[in-house]
Amino acid sequence: MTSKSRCRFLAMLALVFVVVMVWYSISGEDTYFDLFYLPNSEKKEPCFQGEAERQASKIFGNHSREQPIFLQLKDYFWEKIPSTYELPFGTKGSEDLLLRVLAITSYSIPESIQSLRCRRCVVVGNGHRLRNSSLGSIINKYDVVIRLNNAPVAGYEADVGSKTTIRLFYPESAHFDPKIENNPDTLLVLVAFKAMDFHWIETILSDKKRVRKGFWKQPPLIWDVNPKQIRILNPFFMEIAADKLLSLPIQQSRKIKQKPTTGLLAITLALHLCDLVHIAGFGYPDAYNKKQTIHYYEQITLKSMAGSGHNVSQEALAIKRMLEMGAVKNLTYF
Ligand SMILES: CC(=O)N[C@H]1[C@H]([C@H](O)[C@H](O)CO)O[C@](OP(=O)(O)OC[C@H]2O[C@@H](n3ccc(N)nc3=O)[C@H](O)[C@@H]2O)(C(=O)O)C[C@@H]1O
Ligand SMILES: CC(=O)N[C@@H]1[C@@H](O)[C@H](O[C@@H]2O[C@H](CO)[C@H](O)[C@H](O)[C@H]2O)[C@@H](CO)O[C@H]1O
Repeated sequence: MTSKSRCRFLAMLALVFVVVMVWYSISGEDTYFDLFYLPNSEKKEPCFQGEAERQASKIFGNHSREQPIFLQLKDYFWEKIPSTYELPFGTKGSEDLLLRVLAITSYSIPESIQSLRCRRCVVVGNGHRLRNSSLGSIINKYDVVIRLNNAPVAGYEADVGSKTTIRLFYPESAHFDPKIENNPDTLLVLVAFKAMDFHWIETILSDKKRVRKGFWKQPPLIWDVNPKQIRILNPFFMEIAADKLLSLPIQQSRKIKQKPTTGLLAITLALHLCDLVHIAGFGYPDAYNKKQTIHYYEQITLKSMAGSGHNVSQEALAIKRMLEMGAVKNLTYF
């Protein structure tokens, strides 16, 4: 090869490299780092920008992306957008309490999530099938790990990982020692079911007089958290999970109080926050399986859920549908 043709060959090679890099960045495909820099064991799932959004619009309609993930003070203070439904599907009637809560908490999506070109998320359900799964190191590799209620990580790291980016909770499901089971920067996202849930968070954060009445299980009375970590989930996600995934009536009579589980709500949220959504630890035993424990961390059975207002077989169908259409992928079996 003459030096001139060698130069031409090298220039061509450089051009091809640049074109490939530009293509990856334009297409939103986030794997070129993996292809070029990361050793095999570190490889992440390919992530396609906007993929979850495309899937979510098929399930929830085109406009659900316009909704803020967390409630913001300005929407209740300046603009006062009226809500159609009461809790847990809307904020109608709870505006005054909410104003006080939003004044002492925050609504931003942290820069660490905001700055990601492609958000890989995993929603970790509390199901028994995580036990002995050895999924811990795989779960820790996702950009965003969403956990639920008081599900522990301490002592279960090998199966469920140790990273918690977001934790959904309500007063009765809040872990009494949030520092042990979360990271210092974990977002603690309140899912409100009743006005008392707003009142509880206000009394905790502003150290006001605690109220015992109105909870079905005793919530923490002292809760060592930074108000900057707290967010209030937009009840819109509860509404669309109930309506679009479970076809539940939104305006319910006082007697029937059906609602999605926190896990199904978290999948709905992830489809709006993320680009890729994987799930793990979802799935209940069959109804006849009366002795099978349901959690990876404690021995309780389906019986404990009687009266909870959840239809687990209907939810299983909804999750199956999302798996079949490729909206989510499951790391455990279903
Ligand atoms: C007694 C009772 O009310 N139990 C409810 C508990 C309880 O309040 C909390 O654990 C706090 O103690 O919370 C729930 O749920 P729980 O905290 O059990 O589980 C969180 C979510 O994981 C998914 N899951 C769980 C177990 C299992 N075998 N398969 C699953 O798919 C579900 O999506 C579930 O939502 C809840 O908030 O939804 C629903 C449960 O009904
Ligand atoms: C009116 C009332 O407080 N009902 C309680 C339900 O909300 C509660 O269900 C529980 O309510 C939670 C919200 O507070 C979550 O939705 C959870 O998934 C669900 O299991 C059950 C628990 O056994 O007790 C009733 O008295």
